[in-house]
Amino acid sequence: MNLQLSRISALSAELQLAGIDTNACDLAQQAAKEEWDYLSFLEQALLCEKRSRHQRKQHMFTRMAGFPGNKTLEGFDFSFATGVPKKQVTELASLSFIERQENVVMLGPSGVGKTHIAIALGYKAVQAGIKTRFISASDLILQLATAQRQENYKQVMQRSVIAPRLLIIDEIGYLPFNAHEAKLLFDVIAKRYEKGSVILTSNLPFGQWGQVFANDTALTSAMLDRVLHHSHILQIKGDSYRIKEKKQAGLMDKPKE
Ligand SMILES: Nc1ncnc2c1ncn2[C@@H]1O[C@H](COP(=O)(O)OP(=O)(O)OP(=O)(O)O)[C@@H](O)[C@H]1O
Repeated sequence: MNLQLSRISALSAELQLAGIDTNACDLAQQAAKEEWDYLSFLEQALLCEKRSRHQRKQHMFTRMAGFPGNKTLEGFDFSFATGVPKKQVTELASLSFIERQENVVMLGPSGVGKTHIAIALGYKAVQAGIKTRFISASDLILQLATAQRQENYKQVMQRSVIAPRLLIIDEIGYLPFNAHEAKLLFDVIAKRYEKGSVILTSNLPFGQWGQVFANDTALTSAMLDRVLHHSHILQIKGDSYRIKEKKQAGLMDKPKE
């Protein structure tokens, strides 16, 4: 590396301009080739830094979001999932519901793509530079209960529940909560109410949510009241995609003629 480049590198490190550091040589070559004037060079260098910061932010937010897999809307087969309201999903993909602090609730049987769509929306959000957190309902409750025992509830609540602009809580309904756990989830919903969007997925219709929350009717309706005020409900019908894949792989019995 020549001396000037090492000085640029040192200055970039000091001023936290990693994008300029990485691209200095390419930018200089392009500038010479295309005969940029000085101001154009400066503008391109700053744009390069801006792009590189945005990419770093996207990577960091994707890592921090805790998505359990890499799912996108482009990878979602709407022709199989005829029970998915495509228009509603496409509208949600514009992410304006996050700007308006609205919630999304996806209801439907197992394997119809609720989690897939939730991750895909979350992924779009992180690409747009929106801090997002994905967590299953049971992991969230476990995390908060542990934080209470370790006396750092406030910090965990702030970091995991309040800080993300989009919070995705997956799989409400598979595991029932006791009265204390139900209160913890209520606290999450109450803290986010009208402050930040939540996406919830569940295999149970709202009428059966009471069973999940220790049959506490008052708490369940207070929670639903907050969730459903300013919300988009996606009622998803259809067959499980997992079973379709198994059928295709010949792992399921064909129905007898
Ligand atoms: N229409 C689809 N196109 C492509 N992949 C799909 C589709 N629907 C579901 N899948 C895939 O099938 C698997 C199960 O889907 P997913 O986990 O989203 O279902 P779910 O409705 O959340 O089910 P559960 O309630 O059991 O968690 C995932 O790997 C998902 O990517």
